[in-house]
Amino acid sequence: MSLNLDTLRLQIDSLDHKLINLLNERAQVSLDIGAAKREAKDSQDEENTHVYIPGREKQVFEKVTRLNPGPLAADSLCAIYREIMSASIALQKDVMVAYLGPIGSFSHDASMKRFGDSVLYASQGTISDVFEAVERGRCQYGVVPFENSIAGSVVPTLDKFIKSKVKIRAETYLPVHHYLLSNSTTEAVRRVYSHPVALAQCQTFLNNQLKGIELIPCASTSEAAQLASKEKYAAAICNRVCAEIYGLDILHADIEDQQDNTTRFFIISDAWDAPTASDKTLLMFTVDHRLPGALCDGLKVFKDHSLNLTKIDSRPSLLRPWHYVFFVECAGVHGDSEVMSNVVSELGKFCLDVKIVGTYPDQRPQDLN
Ligand SMILES: O=C(O)C(=O)C[C@]1(C(=O)O)C=C[C@@H](O)C=C1
Repeated sequence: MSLNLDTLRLQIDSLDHKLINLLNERAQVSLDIGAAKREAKDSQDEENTHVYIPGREKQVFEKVTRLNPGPLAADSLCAIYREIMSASIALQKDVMVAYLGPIGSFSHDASMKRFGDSVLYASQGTISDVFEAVERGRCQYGVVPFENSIAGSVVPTLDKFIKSKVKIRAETYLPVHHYLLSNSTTEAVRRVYSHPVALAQCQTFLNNQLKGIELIPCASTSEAAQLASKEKYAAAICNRVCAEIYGLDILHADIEDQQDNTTRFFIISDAWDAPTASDKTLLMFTVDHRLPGALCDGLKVFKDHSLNLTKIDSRPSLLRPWHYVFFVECAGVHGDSEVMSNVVSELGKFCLDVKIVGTYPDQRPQDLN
């Protein structure tokens, strides 16, 4: 059979026609969903007042992956659906997402991959500003880095959770590859700008290639790129996209200590969502170090309820010296469940300030499970 370009393009035209009509039919249903959510809001059904429903999006992505007969790659189809649902969100409501900027940061990347092109974004100077934008209602959602697979927890985010009322609504994992960008050569570089967590991920490279060079911590990796672009002998460790955005050359690629380097981000908001088939919950509580075995007793509560812990960390409470706030994340349980309400009340018998920080669909990539 001979392939005629004109005939094939006519086929594509006809399919596009059908696709456009189908996409608009879907968009109309989304508008109806928006109206149903507003009705639910009037009847005080808190769970249904949000436009962004992470559990439903997870279901849609799983469904399109399952139904995909090919030849489209699953990732390509999911990227298309990301934009379909982004447009769907924008039809229902103007949504503003706060992220740690300026553009080109890994937080920006994570936000775009989570919310797509059709929502509005508000760049913030610090992680604390992202929390504030959500707390004050200037943005419905915020994206904050929580932990990195090499460098560990992002301390400013943990500390903000201690003070803030915002809730975690979703999680997302971003593979992170670092680049050394500069307008200079590696030999001439005198200082390197980056976020402290990013510097911690590139220790081997820095020791081998730039030993003794001044390292300057910045509020974000993209701010580092911005600063480096204004100096003659400076470089930045940041995302590849910053090369184009800030007009810098790539000196070295993939300089992170481990190639499977991943950062987990939280999507924060004023409320979490309804249970899904597989949720995780992050709790916070304070223990008094003078009570022997207090932490052990706290952790036993989770064991007694057969809960699998996926993360544990602590920070000074700042109320009194040697009082610690513990963060414990458990899998397979939603924050509104009876199990969780029993855990909270049992912890409350010997721990202070027990609080559920958030509950969200489990988005761990398959290979991390
Ligand atoms: O199901 C909903 O609640 C919708 O608003 C629809 C929809 C979609 O387009 O499929 C859009 C946004 C949500 O985050 C999840 C799903």
